[in-house]
This record gives sequence, structure tokens and C-alpha cells, in this order.
Amino acid sequence: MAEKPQLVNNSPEDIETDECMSTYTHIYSPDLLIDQVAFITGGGSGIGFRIAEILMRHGCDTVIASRNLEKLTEAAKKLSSTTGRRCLPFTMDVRQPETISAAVDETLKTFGRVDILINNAAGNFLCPATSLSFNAFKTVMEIDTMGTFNTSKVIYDKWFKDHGGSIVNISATLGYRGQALQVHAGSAKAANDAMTRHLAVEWGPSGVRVNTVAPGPISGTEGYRRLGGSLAESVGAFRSIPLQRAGNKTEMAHAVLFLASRAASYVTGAILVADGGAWLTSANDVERLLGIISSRSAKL
Ligand SMILES: CC/C=C\C/C=C\C/C=C\C/C=C\C/C=C\C/C=C\C=C\C(=O)SCCNC(=O)CCNC(=O)[C@H](O)C(C)(C)COP(=O)(O)OP(=O)(O)OC[C@H]1O[C@@H](n2cnc3c(N)ncnc32)[C@H](O)[C@@H]1OP(=O)(O)O
Ligand SMILES: NC(=O)C1=CN([C@@H]2O[C@H](COP(=O)(O)OP(=O)(O)OC[C@H]3O[C@@H](n4cnc5c(N)ncnc54)[C@H](OP(=O)(O)O)[C@@H]3O)[C@@H](O)[C@H]2O)C=CC1
Repeated sequence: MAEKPQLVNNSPEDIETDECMSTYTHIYSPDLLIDQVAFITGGGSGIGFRIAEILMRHGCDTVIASRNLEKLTEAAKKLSSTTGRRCLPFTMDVRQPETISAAVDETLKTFGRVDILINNAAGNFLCPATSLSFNAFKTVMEIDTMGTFNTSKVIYDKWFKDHGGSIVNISATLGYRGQALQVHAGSAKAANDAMTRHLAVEWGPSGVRVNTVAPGPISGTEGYRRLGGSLAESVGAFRSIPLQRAGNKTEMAHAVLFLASRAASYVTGAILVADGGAWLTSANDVERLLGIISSRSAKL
């Protein structure tokens, strides 16, 4: 078989672990975010952890905020020691505005500012609509959609309204065509794409940019595991993605960094699709995969 040609500018470079990367070569200027402060929901694991790492490698201090203090504390320690920047772990539930309020107050007390909000926290599982309880649908809407609104509103009211800022939401292109087993998450993420545009219009005059990164399948995370990513790979479900592979966490973090930073100073209300072209072409393979998963178990 002929060897694959050396690819330029579209090869993944990542180490698929939640540990910080052992080596990192800057693509953007290392001081792109110097002395800024970012608040990252769900920053203790997966894509959120890597976003924290990449932002910190560009001079930013961070708050990572979610429900599990032990996980966050360990993550913050690793992030700080690798990057030399400060990272504070705060517990909050994006469904409870008073917990967000307390975390943002602490952030402002410690850092005196917040420049960037990354709405990355989410909950998801595969489940057919007929087995999905009303409460299960509501739970995912509350975490993904209400959680994004709650956190944005608290930070806007407490800081962005008077100082400006940059919000980056994390969406997903996996639901753009409509998919079985995903009515809850697909609905929630679609609402978030609309929220991005509405808030961009309403908050633009205060100097707040609101954008979204929409990933396709991103390996090495809990989300990937829950949605059957490894099985998808093993049955060749990604072969119809134009770039013929899943993405990685660093690739998502680089897309987020662009939108969060002054490199995107005239960009607002944008949905940056970062999915290797997946949603354009992969409907049949995903349907086939979901058929295999459905036949194995109704509750995953
Ligand atoms: C990755 C791609 C790989 C391959 C691609 C190939 C195929 C893809 C296939 C389909 C994709 C198509 C479209 C997708 C569209 C958009 C989304 C895309 C990606 C999104 C990814 C992610 O969001 S990843 C994030 C994953 N991480 C987490 O979920 C961690 C956090 N999760 C949680 O905390 C819980 O799981 C939770 C969400 C349930 C919330 O916990 P909690 O508040 O404690 O709630 P509970 O009390 O436990 O439960 C509430 C109700 O929900 C019911 N429930 C819980 N789990 C399930 C389940 N597995 N199945 C069905 N129902 C469930 C629970 O029973 C409760 O309901 P009751 O009625 O019983 O009260
Ligand atoms: N991996 C993938 O293939 C894809 C992922 N995405 C999106 O990327 C983002 C990250 O997902 P991924 O890294 O895969 O999965 P993870 O499960 O690692 O990330 C989800 C994070 O959200 C936090 N979280 C969940 N519920 C709450 C809550 N109620 N309040 C506060 N924090 C919460 C979790 O922390 P804790 O449980 O400790 O609170 C966790 O850190 C999500 O928005 C997801 O929808 C989109 C498309 C595909």
C-alpha cells in the first residue's frame, strides 16, 4: 500500500490524556492573553481542562468551575505547575445561579477581573426518546442551556457589563442533521447556538463578544466515551468525515483561543464549526453506528 503523504497544517498533535501535555509548541504568540483571567465551566476534565491549559500557556490565569472539588483541586494543581500561571478550583453547579454568583465573587476578589468566559460544562448520554424520562430531558436542558445562560448572565451583570469581555460557548455539530438517541442534547445545543446570536446582539454595545465553537467527535474525553466514540472508530464510522478522523482536545482549545482572544476582535455571533467537515457528510455512518448501539442496549 502506498504510504500516506506528509500532511501539512492538518495533522493532529495531542497526547490523549487529561494530564497536561508534556511538550507544547506555540502556534499563537505566547503572550496573546498575558495577565487576563478566564472562567471555564467544566474545566476540571476533558476539553475544558485542555482549554484551561492552552489559555494558561498563553499568559492567562484561570478559574475552573464544576461540581467535584477533589477533581478540580487536582486539575488546578497540575495546570498551575505545568504552566506557571494561577488556576483556582471553585465548586458550583451551572443549574444553581447562587453557586455561580459565589464563584464569580471569589474570582473577582482574588483576581480583580475576569476577561473571558468559556461555557463548556454539559451533560449527555445516549438514550432513545421513548425511554427518555421528562426529568432526563429537563436535566440536560438545565445543564447545557440554562447553565450557559445562568453563567453568562451572572458574569455579565457582575463584570462584563462595565468592562467588556469575551464569551465562548461549546456546542456540537453532531446534532445538526438530527440524530437518534440525542433529542435532549441536540435540542439543548441548538438552543445555545441561538443564544450565542441573541446575546451577541444585545451585549455587543457593552463591548462583549459572544461566539461558539461547535466540535465534532473529540477523542479522549468522557463525552466521547458516553457517545460511543471508540466503537465508532472501530466500525469505521469516521471514514466519511472529510478529514477521516476524530478531532482532539488541543484542536478544540486552539479554536477557542482564537475566538476568546483579540485575534477575533471583530468577530461576534459566530459559530465556528471545528469538526473536520463531519456534519457535511457523515449522517449515514452515524445512523449505522446508532443502530448498532441501540441493538446492544437501550440505556447506556
Ligand atoms: C463523541 C462522538 C462520538 C461518536 C460519534 C458517533 C455518534 C454520535 C451519536 C450521536 C450524536 C448525535 C447528536 C449529538 C448532539 C449534540 C451533543 C453532542 C455532544 C455532546 C457531548 C457532551 O455533552 S459530552 C458531556 C458528557 N459528560 C457528562 O455527561 C458529565 C456530566 N453528566 C452528569 O452529571 C449526568 O450524566 C447527568 C447529565 C445525568 C446529570 O446528573 P444528575 O444531575 O445527577 O442527574 P440524575 O439525577 O442522575 O439524572 C437525571 C435524570 O436523567 C436520567 N438519566 C441519567 N442518566 C441517564 C442515561 N444514561 N440514560 C437515560 N436517562 C438517564 C435519570 O434517570 C433522571 O431521570 P428520572 O426520570 O429517573 O428522575
Ligand atoms: N467529546 C466530544 O466528542 C464532544 C464534546 N462536546 C462538548 O464539549 C464539552 C466538554 O465535553 P467533554 O470534555 O467531552 O466531557 P466531560 O464530561 O469531560 O466535560 C463535561 C464537564 O462539565 C462539568 N459539568 C457537568 N455538569 C455540570 C454542572 N451541572 N455544573 C457544573 N459543571 C458541570 C463536568 O464536571 P463535574 O461532573 O465534575 O461537575 C465536566 O468537567 C461539552 O460542552 C460537550 O457537550 C461537543 C461535541 C462532541
